[in-house]
Amino acid sequence: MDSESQFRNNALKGIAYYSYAARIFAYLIGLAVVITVLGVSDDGYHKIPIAMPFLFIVCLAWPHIAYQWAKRSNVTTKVVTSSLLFDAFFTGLWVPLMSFELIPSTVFITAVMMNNISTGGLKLFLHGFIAMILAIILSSLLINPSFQFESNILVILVCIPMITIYPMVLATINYKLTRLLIFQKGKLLQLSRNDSLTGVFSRRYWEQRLLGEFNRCKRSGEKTCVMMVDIDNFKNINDTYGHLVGDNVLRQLGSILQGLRNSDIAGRYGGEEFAILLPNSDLEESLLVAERLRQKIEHTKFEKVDRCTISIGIAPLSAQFSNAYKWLDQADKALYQAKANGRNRVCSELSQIED
Ligand SMILES: Nc1nc2c(ncn2[C@@H]2O[C@H](COP(=O)(O)OP(=O)(O)OP(=O)(O)O)[C@@H](O)[C@H]2O)c(=O)[nH]1
Repeated sequence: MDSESQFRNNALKGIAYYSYAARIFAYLIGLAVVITVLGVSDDGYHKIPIAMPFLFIVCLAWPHIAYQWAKRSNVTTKVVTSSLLFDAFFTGLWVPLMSFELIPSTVFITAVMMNNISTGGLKLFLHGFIAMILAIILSSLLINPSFQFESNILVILVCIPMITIYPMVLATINYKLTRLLIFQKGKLLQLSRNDSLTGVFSRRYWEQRLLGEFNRCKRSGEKTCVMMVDIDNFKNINDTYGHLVGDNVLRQLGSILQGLRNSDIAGRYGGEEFAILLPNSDLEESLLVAERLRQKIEHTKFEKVDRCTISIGIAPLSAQFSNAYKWLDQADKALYQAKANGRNRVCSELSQIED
């Protein structure tokens, strides 16, 4: 599953989880309301004997079934929307059973529709509405209901928690979901921006920053440098100690690069190649930063690896570069020079700059 669908699935699982408590609450109050309506009517319970066990089974079991269904399913979207359609259908069944009493029927229908709109917008509202109308027709055909629009005061009292508490429960769920979505969005952004092994920026995101910094510094005239960093003889490390040890070296180097100045922008450019933008730094400062970095890596204890060194190529931004990639290419040439001169060194071949 890609990260976007995982993000979507997690959000839907969140909806299912938070809806669980709300559904239990709504069905228990709903059960109390229907029992009260039938209890205060003259022939309520006797008129439709099969309805009572069915009512109890649905109200007590359905919230748990809906939750387990969503929890175990891989197609959470379908399950969450289907469950809400079942809610609408069950609600439609109760309306004729309550002799179409206006207050409890309106309260039930509004609660279900509120839920449908907050989860699936107008589309789910319409589908839920159709499911409810079908259920009202079906239930009317089965029980041949009487019509009694007014309600006993007891029925109105039992409806009060549904009118007052249920909207608050829904608002709380929406609040929690909004927080969950904000958190997951942040995670998704981090996943798309950062290299999963080393923690520094991914090549794609780093290149966006390169273009941004190139344009910004060209406009403002700010001194900026870009450097390319490459681990020396990394193939040997992999061949001698194995890929996992190699990965560990990359991870450790990544965390060292993340520890540079806050304004520095480090990214993984390729396998064992990193690129760093040093805003607000002229060549002299950048050479110092690079030399400190080179020495730090040379003296760092990497797990199992006796010695690991890096080569660095630096290019300061200059008016000669017509685009960001020519600037980066200059740093790459300097890196090549550092490798050719014996590795474990910093190079900046200003004399070789050409556009
Ligand atoms: N462990 C590990 N190795 C990687 C990864 N990405 C690339 N490599 C390895 O990095 C090595 C790069 O080798 P080369 O391009 O020959 O470079 P080098 O051995 O560092 O030699 P110089 O750059 O010339 O000093 C290859 O063996 C790749 O398989 C990774 O994510 N993990």
